[in-house]
Amino acid sequence: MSSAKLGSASEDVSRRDANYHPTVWGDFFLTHSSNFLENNDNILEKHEELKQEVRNLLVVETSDLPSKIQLTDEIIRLGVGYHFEMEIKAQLEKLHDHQLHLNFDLLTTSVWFRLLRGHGFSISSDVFKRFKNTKGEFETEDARTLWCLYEATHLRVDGEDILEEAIQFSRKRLEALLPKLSFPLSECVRDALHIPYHRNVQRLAARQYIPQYDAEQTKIESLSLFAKIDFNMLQALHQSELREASRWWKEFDFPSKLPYARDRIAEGYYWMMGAHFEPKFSLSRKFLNRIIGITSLIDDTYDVYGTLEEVTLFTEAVERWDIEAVKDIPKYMQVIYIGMLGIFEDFKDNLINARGKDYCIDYAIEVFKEIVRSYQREAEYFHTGYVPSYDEYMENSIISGGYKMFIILMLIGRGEFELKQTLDWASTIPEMVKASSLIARYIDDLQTYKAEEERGETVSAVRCYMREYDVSEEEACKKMREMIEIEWKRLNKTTLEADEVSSSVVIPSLNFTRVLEVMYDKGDGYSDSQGVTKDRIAALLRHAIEI
Ligand SMILES: CC(C)=CCC/C(C)=C/CC/C(C)=C/COP(=O)(O)OP(=O)(O)O
Repeated sequence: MSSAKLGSASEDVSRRDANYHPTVWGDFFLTHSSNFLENNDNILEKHEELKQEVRNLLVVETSDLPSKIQLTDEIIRLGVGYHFEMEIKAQLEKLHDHQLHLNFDLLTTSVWFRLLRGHGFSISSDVFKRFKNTKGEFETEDARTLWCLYEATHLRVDGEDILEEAIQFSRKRLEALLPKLSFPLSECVRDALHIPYHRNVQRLAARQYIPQYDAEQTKIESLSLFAKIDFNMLQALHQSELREASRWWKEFDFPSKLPYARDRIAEGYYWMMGAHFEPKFSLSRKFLNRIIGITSLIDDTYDVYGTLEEVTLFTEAVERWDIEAVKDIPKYMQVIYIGMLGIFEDFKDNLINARGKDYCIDYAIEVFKEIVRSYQREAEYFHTGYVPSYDEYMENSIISGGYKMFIILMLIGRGEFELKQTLDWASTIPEMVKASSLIARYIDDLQTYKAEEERGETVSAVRCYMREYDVSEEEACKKMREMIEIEWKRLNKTTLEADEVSSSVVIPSLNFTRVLEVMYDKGDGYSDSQGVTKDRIAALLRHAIEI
């Protein structure tokens, strides 16, 4: 505990301090801009020419289906699939013939299965049955085949025992083979064992795969070059978005006005770019980047700095949603309140009304109010010493985890759907949204409960589970990890069963879950962004790929 003094916050109150490190980026993204386009003459023409070449390769009729499957997968993994959405869909429809696989080997079957399931086509895992020997076991020593099989298993749903066996088998064999492999396969396998493709953030997966593909003897030159150029062009757009967000952050001067809070505008941008990277979602990313920034400030105010009286005043002001309410909250919080109202005003004018979907703003505001209520509840647990049951804790923390809110805001931001029904459906926290929210909460709590305990909090999924089921800390953590796997299978199942109303929720639910997997893979990479998070942000947003 420290006795920090801030603005007109009561000076004799003992306050906590999470000791978050300052931004690792300083003003870097305020000014940084790529000169890729300026330094490469005729690059736009080259990009267009290569795009056409890749499109031709993709659509050309061939009887060599394994090569076509491989090519389609490579285009997607290299991060350029968004240019060919229609063509890829048409290819996958042709490939969605249940008898087709009978002549494929295990490698092609695995890629085919992952591609189709990954795009919502129904394919039975029975297609793997014929690769078992008479003893009922898988047998292959080919590392590339094992890698593809391992990647495919991550699309499994509950009850698919054959894929449970396949994952154990392929992981064990790959771990044993890894030291003997050479680049690039060694890196593909290492990356997959760390974070499988299905659970990885697409931009990051593309950034990892581009140099690996480039080193393959079988690469298609034009595809490899197209992927590199496209990555750098997209990076320039992402940098300009982050520059704009950094200016907004700086203008409000949040870091010096709220020194107790995490100064993480670049990390927030990385989070939102991980969820949707395509140029057409630029406005949505800008909006969501500001939302994550302000949410993070509010979370730290409730979790760390504010007194119960102060945060209660803030919650009441959020319920009123009126600039007049700013006089009724402590001075140091006013910048957050003003920033928050401003984001929604901007969003309403530029994104919602411009599309003629005025009704969306009410959903956006309601879901934001809901997360603040859940933060209030957590502050009450802490300040009153109340210990909720496991179920009560989870009910609230599904909301405080933020994924219901971000999924709904991303749906609005993407603006692709016509149906008000989709927002109503997502608002009820259906299984798809719940699975994503639960994975987020389990992963977050597993990585942060110890740090939170050091600043006096005793309520987390791990502790509530231990208390409720009278198990050790180790057992509770093991249980959380098992539940993450269960919820991934549920997420896969619900996304496969998506219908007209729920299909637009698939990408937000999957992609946000993927960001969590990556952001928290080696600890809390958001709060402590000095290590691998910094490297990943640099790879995606700072360094261009060499052509
Ligand atoms: C589950 C999860 C991390 C969701 C992230 C989406 C979200 C609301 C991001 C805003 C920044 C933030 C509060 C990160 C988590 O911090 P924290 O670990 O202090 O969050 P907590 O107070 O909810 O545990």
